[in-house]
This record gives sequence, structure tokens and C-alpha cells, in this order.
Amino acid sequence: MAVSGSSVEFPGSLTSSSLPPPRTRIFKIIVIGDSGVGKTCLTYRFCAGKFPEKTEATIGVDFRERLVDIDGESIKIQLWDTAGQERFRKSMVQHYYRNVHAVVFVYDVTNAASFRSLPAWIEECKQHALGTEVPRILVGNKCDLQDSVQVGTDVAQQFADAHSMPLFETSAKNPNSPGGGSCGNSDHVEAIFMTVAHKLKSQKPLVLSQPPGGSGGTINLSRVMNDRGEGNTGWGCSSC
Ligand SMILES: Nc1nc2c(ncn2[C@@H]2O[C@H](COP(=O)(O)OP(=O)(O)OP(=O)(O)O)[C@@H](O)[C@H]2O)c(=O)[nH]1
Repeated sequence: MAVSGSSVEFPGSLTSSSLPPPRTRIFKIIVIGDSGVGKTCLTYRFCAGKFPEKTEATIGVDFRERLVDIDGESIKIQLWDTAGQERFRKSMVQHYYRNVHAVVFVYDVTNAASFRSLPAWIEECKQHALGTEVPRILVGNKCDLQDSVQVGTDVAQQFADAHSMPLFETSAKNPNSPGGGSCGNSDHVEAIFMTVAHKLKSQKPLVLSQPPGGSGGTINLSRVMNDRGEGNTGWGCSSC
């Protein structure tokens, strides 16, 4: 057979146009902590790039997504924003503890009670078979409110060390607050979730299929928040 040029097509061979689209890996990260610590604001800030003007108590669980590029691979970070209030979470708990790749524990640096609740949140994870092999991080939020801080960095760091988690102090509201220590980094919220994503990517791949026909959604009974327009409407919980 004469061959001219650099490519030969055989009958039935796969060409680039017939190859199935690459699967997008999805990392499911759950965000938990007391009501009012800022879970919705943190997840919204990462996915929508801004602080939400108004939030209401989460009912059930919301999830927000953002597609990021990590070392040339397109990865979907799916943040599950869970209700902090017991009465709004009971019926949903079993959904969001399934197929979890990482956990973000959040407390409010201006609310010591939210810090004291952390062992109970860790225990809840344990009860749902989330072991220490699942990466976990601790986030102290609202550090823009410097005059009202009740939880010092030292005590938080001790707790984080005791539970083998990295600690991040940040503000979903104003990561640029002057003199804000770790708040002084304008992209701190971004860095927190990207750090988790990098860690997950470097681990043995955990592949979840892209849910057919849509991505993202909400299990919240009352509201939906959109992300940067990468698709976040409707029920899309096939990975949970
Ligand atoms: N100053 C300041 N306020 C914040 C920050 N993050 C959140 N808030 C405020 O804290 C309140 C609660 O924020 P949410 O994000 O709704 O808290 P949540 O943890 O999702 O609460 P639940 O949905 O009830 O579990 C809202 O009034 C926010 O505007 C922050 O970094 N700094």
C-alpha cells in the first residue's frame, strides 16, 4: 500500500473527532461547621469570586462547583456547603458523606463556641466512616474582624496539630484587610481550596464520572446559587 503524507487512516480507526471526550475528574469537598461561621460565604467566594451580598441559613446542603486547571488537567472542584443548624441537616447527612474526597472544617475566629464544636464535627465524620485517610483542613474564618477575635492562632494551631490538619485563617469577606496577617493575602480563600485540590490530584486518582447531562446543583430546599457560569443548575447528584 502506498503511503503518502504523515497520517494513514484505517477503516474503523479512531480519529480525534471520534474519540470520546476526556472525563473530568470531580473532587467532592464537604465544608462543615457551626451555623453562621461562613461556610456559604467561603464556598461562594471560591466559586463565584465574590462575597455574597446576602445569605440565609443553609437548608440541607448546597453544592457549588468550579472548573480549575491543575497542571494541565481540567478538574471540577465540587464544594458541598452543609447546613450548620441541626434541624436543617438531619435528613441530608447521609447524602453528603458519600464519596467524599476531602473535608474542610470551619470555625469563626470571633466565636469561641464554634471552635469548641469542632470535636463534635470531627466525631460526626468518624461516625460516617470518614477516616483520617481523607484529607482534612481547618479554616478559621472572619479574621477581618480583628477586634473581636476570641480564638487565637496559637490555640487553633495546637488543635490543628493534634488532629493532623493544616490550619488556615482567612476572611471570606475581606481577604485584603490591612494588617490582617494571613488575611493580607488577596487570594487566600482561593489558595485554601486550590491547596486541597492539588493534594487530591497528587494522590491516587479517584475518578468519578461527569454526571450525564449536567453538573452541579442543589439539595437545598429553598435556594440555588450559581457559580461562575460553569453550570450549576438543577439536580446533579449522581456522584453522591
Ligand atoms: N465579617 C465577616 N462576616 C462574614 C464572613 N463570612 C461570613 N460572614 C457573615 O456571617 C454570616 C453567616 O455566614 P454564612 O456563610 O451564611 O454562614 P454558614 O456557616 O453558611 O451558616 P449556615 O448556613 O447556617 O450553616 C453572614 O452574615 C455573613 O455575611 C467573613 O469572613 N467576615
